[in-house]
Parts: sequence; structure tokens; C-alpha cells
Amino acid sequence: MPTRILTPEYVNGIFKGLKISPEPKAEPAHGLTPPALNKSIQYKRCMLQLRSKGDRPLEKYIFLSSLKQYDEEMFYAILMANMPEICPLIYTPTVGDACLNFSHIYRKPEGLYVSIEDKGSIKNVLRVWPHKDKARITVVTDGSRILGLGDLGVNGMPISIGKLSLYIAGAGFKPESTLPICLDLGTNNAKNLDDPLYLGLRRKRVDDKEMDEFMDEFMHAMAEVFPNILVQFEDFSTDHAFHYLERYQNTAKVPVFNDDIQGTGAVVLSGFVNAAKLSSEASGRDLTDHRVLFLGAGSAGVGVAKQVMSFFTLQGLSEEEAKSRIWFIDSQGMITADRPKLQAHKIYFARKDYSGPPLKNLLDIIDYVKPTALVGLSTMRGAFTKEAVEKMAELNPRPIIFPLSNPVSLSECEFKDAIEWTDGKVIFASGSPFLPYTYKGKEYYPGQGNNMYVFPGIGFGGVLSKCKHVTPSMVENASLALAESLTQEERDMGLIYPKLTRVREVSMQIAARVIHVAQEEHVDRNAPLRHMDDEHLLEFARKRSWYPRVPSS
Ligand SMILES: O=C([O-])CC(=O)C(=O)O
Ligand SMILES: [Mg+2]
Repeated sequence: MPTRILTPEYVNGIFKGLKISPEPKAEPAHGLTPPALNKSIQYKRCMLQLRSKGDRPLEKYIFLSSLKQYDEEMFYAILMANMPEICPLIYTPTVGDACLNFSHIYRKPEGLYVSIEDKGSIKNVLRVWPHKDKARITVVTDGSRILGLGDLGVNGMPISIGKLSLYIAGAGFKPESTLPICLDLGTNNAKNLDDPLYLGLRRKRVDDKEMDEFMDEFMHAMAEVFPNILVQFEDFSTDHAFHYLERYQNTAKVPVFNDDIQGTGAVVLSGFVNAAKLSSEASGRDLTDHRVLFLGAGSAGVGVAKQVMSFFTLQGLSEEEAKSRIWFIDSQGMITADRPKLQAHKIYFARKDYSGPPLKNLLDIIDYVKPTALVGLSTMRGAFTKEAVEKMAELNPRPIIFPLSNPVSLSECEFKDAIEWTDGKVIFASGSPFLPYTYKGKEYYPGQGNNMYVFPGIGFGGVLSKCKHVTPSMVENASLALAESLTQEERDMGLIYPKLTRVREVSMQIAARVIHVAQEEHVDRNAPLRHMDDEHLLEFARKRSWYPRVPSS
């Protein structure tokens, strides 16, 4: 039996003051605000107040979060005009701190909490969401693997909220069409369970069987209550991430994708396409001869490797040949097929062509594999040591080094170090942002291989096409559209990803491509769009994209 009593009073009470959908707002009545206050001054005051918090990012997060609640349009105007400054505050890395502290800094409802105690009546809980008919995109986490921070339980909610803010700023979803959801299936995090202020259920996680039953009911209920929604799974623990993607991606009545597996994979493939070209220009090596070594074999690592395989298959290699260009290291060393008790998701990439003693040390493995690219999704801070990066630079005139773990405190290496250790030769992308670095008088720009470049466009294209499913080809094409979106200026700067300031335009290109592929694969249900050519699809996406009505200066 649910413990919550969903009386109208309860529902009205909990949402009182929750501004999920600002209807066109009346200006505050004359006399209630100081005479000179207007939106432009308010914008400047907000920026001033934000910046006055100096280098206290969590305080900035809290400030921005309350700004979003009392003046949503102002929040988005500020975010969109200052993406490089604000993204790291509402998203990785600061969102990691917000999650760790969520039970202490929580103020107001911003999404739905569905707990194991709601099993049997999940539909009723979903129905409390205002504007049910407007919901088009949801980010659903169970808090079990938040960034690289592990099981945070209900404290994972800010990740759903942060990603949806980027769906809005990045692609132009209307704020009221977004729905953050945190599933509370317990937590195995002792720190949470010992914290008297922890806001989730005070119990260990349920077993897999009970979780399956819960998830099946949840997905059915979602399709019934929100028939037009697209579901993005986020930060589920590795086994569950793969399991629920497979369980629902072709069968659920609403389209589903997993951002950690597919979004991260797509964004890294895109960066790799551009990086491999730069690296091959320097080495003369054929594109099909790249060799990619992954450190970390969780949902993101394996998801990324599967996408990177399509780099090779697009060059004409077979699946087996493509797979042979990829090596994995996990906590026990290089993954080989003869290792006993390999987890299911690691078997595919386990090497069958190695028979020596187990290789455990990164330097030995680099010596053996001779990679052109080193990709980290290990959440092991500093795992790409000076010696390892120097060895990569000995092997390659332009080594590709992607330390992709989030947040920044768990990055496998820092941008500054990668530049110095390779004497500026590195082609670099990280998961969380680093600042540009000047070395020997030249300014170098880090790439940010974060799924924020693709999920807004995948979601927007998926929703505009009214797709039944998100297919692998839609994801792969999102990635290629991102790779192709670089301007000449960005290429001249040596970038492998477009500038963050262009993310809206890039998302439109991705969305248009996603619609096109949904049509080719007959998973679209928006028939009138079928008559549009690519240029019209792009125009259509741009027209449907939401902007805050606030002057941005
Ligand atoms: O949230 C991010 O920055 C990227 C991501 O999905 C993760 O690290 O789990
Ligand atoms: Mg994630």
C-alpha cells in the first residue's frame, strides 16, 4: 500500500507555488516593484548576484535553482547566453555536489518521486504531475550510479533536473514539457542511510526480481499517463542500465533511450571521427588502423566502444574487424576471454587473441596494444599517469586521449597535464569541462565529450517525429551530424566538438537528422513531416524550438 495519501489537498499543497509551466505571465502590478526594475536590469542584477558568489559553485547552484523556480524565463535566458559559465554549475561537475548534498539543500518539488512503496498504484503517483498532457520528455534515474559518484539513492534527483534544463536550453523543449523523475528503490549507500536528513526511503535496494516488477508497472503507467512522452534513462547502475534498455527499447509503448550507454557513445564516436582524422593526418596511418584502448568497462565504457565500432564499420570493416580494433581494461587488467566469471556485458569485447600471463598494469598494456587512442570511463582520478600519456606520445605523433569520467574530480587526467606531457600534441576530450590552457605561448582548447551535445537533439528529433522507438541508427546519425557540425573556424582552432555557445544550432541539425532517419526506418508517426526535405526539417525544428522572452543583455 502506498504511504502517501493523494488527496486533492495534499496534491494542491505540494505543488503550491511550483512553477512548472509559467503561463504567459502578467507583469507584476504597478506599485509592487521598484519603478526602474525591468527585465534587462533584472538580468544584470541576477548575473551580478551569481558572480558575487565567487568560487562557491554549490551556492551558485542553489541561487540558480531558486531563480529557475521564481523566474524560469530569466533562468533560461541567463543559461543560454552564458553556456560555458553556467553549464558547469547546473550540470557536471557542480550537479555532482548538488546530488551529494541534495537532502540538505532540497527546497521545493521539481519533479516526481516514485518509490517502491508506490508499487501497485504507480499510475496514481504519476497523475499528480500538473500539465500531464504537455509532458514530452522525461529523464528517469534510480540514483544507483550518479555520475562516477556511485549509489546516491533519492539524492540523484538533481541529475534528472539538470539534464532536463539542458533539453530546454540546448534544444528548445518548452519547460512545461519536461518531467524529472527519481525512482526510489532504496539505497545501499551507508552514508545516506545514516544521515538523519536523508530524504529517501531508509532501506536497502530491492532485489532484481522486485525491481523488474516495479519497472514493468512503471513503464506501463508512463505510457498510459503520458502517452506522448519520450523516456531517457539516466545513471542506472551498469547491469540495470543495459537490462532495462534491452527490455524496453523495442517493446515499450513509449520511446526509450539510455543516455549513458547511447548518448555518451554517440558523443564520443563524434569526437573520435574528428580526432582520428587529425591524428591520421599527422601519422599517415589509415583510418581503419586506429587502435582504441578503453579503461573502464561499465555501461558508459561498453556503450562508447559499441558506437566507436561504427567508426570502423563506416570505413568498410566487418563487425569482427571493427571489434578487433578495441581493447578493454577493468579493475583486474586487460579483459581476455579466458578470464573466469566475466560479467555478461564484458564478454563481447573480451580478447581471444592473447594468451600470455594476465596484463594488469596500464603501461604494460599500452606497450602490448600500441593504441592510437586512450579512452577513460573508469572514474579513477589520475589513472592516465604521466608515464602512460608520455608513452602514448612516443607511439603517436598526435595521441588521442579522452579522459571521460565525471565529474571533473574523477577525471583520468587534467587537460593542462595532457598538454604538457605531450608537448601540445594531444587531441583531447574530457567528460567534464576544463579551461583552455596556454602552453609555450599558444592557447589550447579542450574538447568536452559530454553527452550534452547529443541528448537534447536526439530527444527533440524523437519527439518532433513522434517516433515509436529510438533506433540505433537514429543515435548513430545524431553522432555523425554532430561531427559534421564543426565550422571552418572551429576546425582551424583544432576543435573536435563545436563550441558550447552553438549547442542550440547544433541540436537543430541533430534533430533534423534524427527525424529523417526515423522516417527512413518507419518509426515516425508525424506524417505531415514526411513531405519535408532536410532543409525544411531543419527549418521546422528551429521554428518549434522554445526561447525565453528576455533580452539577453
Ligand atoms: O551527466 C554527465 O555529465 C554525463 C553522464 O551522463 C554521466 O557522467 O553519467
Ligand atoms: Mg549519466
